Amino acid sequence: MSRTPIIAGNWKMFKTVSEATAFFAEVKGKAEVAGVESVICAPFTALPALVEAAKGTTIAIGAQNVHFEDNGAYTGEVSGLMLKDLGVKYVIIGHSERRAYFAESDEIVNKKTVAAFKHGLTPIVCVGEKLEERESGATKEVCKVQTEAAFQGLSAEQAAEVVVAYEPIWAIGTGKSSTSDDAQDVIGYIRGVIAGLYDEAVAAKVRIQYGGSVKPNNVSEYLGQADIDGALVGGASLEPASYIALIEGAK
Ligand SMILES: O=C[C@H](O)COP(=O)(O)O
Repeated sequence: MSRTPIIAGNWKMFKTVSEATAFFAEVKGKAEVAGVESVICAPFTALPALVEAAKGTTIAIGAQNVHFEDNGAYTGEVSGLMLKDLGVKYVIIGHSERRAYFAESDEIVNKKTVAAFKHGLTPIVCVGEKLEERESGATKEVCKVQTEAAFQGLSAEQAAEVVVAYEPIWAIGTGKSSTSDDAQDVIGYIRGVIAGLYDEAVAAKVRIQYGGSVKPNNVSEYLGQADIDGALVGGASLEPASYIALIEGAK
């Protein structure tokens, strides 16, 4: 089963609209590599300009969050209906920063995942353990619980479309990356969890990324592992040359 590698930059809370459009002008063409899917997940404010700039290119634009309702009295929130209307394709759901700083529970992650599909958005669902969970040997159990919760209520067709990002929290922005063998071990396990929820055929279609201090110099090592289909990249996705190198490294 061949899965198209997917490299997604998660800009987090970085870049004004003008910085985002300048970035895009630099990567256009160069970050479009046959056989690799390139995604940029930007702050809400930069999405309209990026969607416009990305027209006619193969670079997909994603958001970093979505509310699970379509409309309502939810001050400060943005719905899947609104993102779809903008022309956004992907949305990151359940990033560890949102789980930690914005109290996003497994239940909320699931509601957001269901809402993404309702509006034709592809969710990039993040799972991963904290340092103390790793040290106590709970990594796989934590990933199992988070994965099973996120997929609840999804049809087999929807499940096959989900992109999962395994991000050990202790490796995010720290320069301490998981070894590729270790990431493979956990990601292979997550694929098994999905097979348990559906079947082997569905699990074989799901793309699972590694995230956590991925850089141009280590991306190919991760992608060389059997079950790792891409990367969700924070810091190294912010500079055009580095972003292009990540895409090149995923070939
Ligand atoms: O979403 C991306 C991850 O949080 C990884 O961030 P990082 O590449 O800066 O470690």
